[in-house]
Amino acid sequence: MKTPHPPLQVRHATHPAQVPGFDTAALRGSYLVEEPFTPDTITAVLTHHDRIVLAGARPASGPLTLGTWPELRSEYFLERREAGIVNVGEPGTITVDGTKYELTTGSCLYAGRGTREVVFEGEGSAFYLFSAAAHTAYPTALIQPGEGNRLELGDQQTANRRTIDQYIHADGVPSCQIVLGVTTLHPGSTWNTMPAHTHDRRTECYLYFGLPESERIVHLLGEPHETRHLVVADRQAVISPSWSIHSGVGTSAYSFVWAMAGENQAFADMDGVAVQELR
Ligand SMILES: O=C(O)C(=O)C[C@H](O)C(=O)CO
Ligand SMILES: [Zn+2]
Repeated sequence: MKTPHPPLQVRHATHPAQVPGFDTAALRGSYLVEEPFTPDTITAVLTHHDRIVLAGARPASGPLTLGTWPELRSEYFLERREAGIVNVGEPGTITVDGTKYELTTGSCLYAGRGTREVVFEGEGSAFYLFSAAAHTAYPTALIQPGEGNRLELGDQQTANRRTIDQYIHADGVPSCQIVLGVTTLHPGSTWNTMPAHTHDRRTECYLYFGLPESERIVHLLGEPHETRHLVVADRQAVISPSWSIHSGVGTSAYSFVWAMAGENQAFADMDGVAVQELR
């Protein structure tokens, strides 16, 4: 390891039949990443659902270099992986193999397989990294809010008016597995991804941000006929296995990074669930 980051937290894959027996602590321990950001270090969680790694880098008092972890058996983190990185803090920079990129809040950098050095800088910045295994190298790409494919969804009448920016996807920044973007709720809207859906071909993770410190999001997970909830604070992440819905309602508006990896990259490949079918 090049930089002494804390140990990798390993989360084993779970079966949907386990969910009804989970109490609050077990649900949170399995699916919630409570502290992805710690000043002056890089924390990382490996879920065995599609071998995704979620990491947070907060270079509060100086540059932070991405290291690797012994469990990955790699010389450097992106030796056999790719990553989508979104700045959920104040503007900052990422230097990728000697080239510096400026990331405003909500912008995204793709770093492909074979990228050796990734350095994070910016006192108030907070970089969220979503990584998956990669079979080939795609070029580094920077994408700013509004530059990707933009979808306007929902309605103020149902409190779910939101803007979806698709960054890394089949018709945007190319990748091996990752599909990633940012959704922003309009003021007064609080529901995301309702009606809910699953996609048995991909695991999806959400990192909520832009939520006031005093507010919370009630995030729904589990199979559609057996749902549970997590109460989530700003800058916390949720892992949703392929069999799980992933939808939430906030006590205020917010944004979130949604990111997926798995069998395909078809954003529209969703198995929708009508509101009346949820249990
Ligand atoms: O607000 C939404 O709806 C979303 O952002 C949905 C996610 O993009 C998603 O679940 C993609 O599969
Ligand atoms: Zn989804």
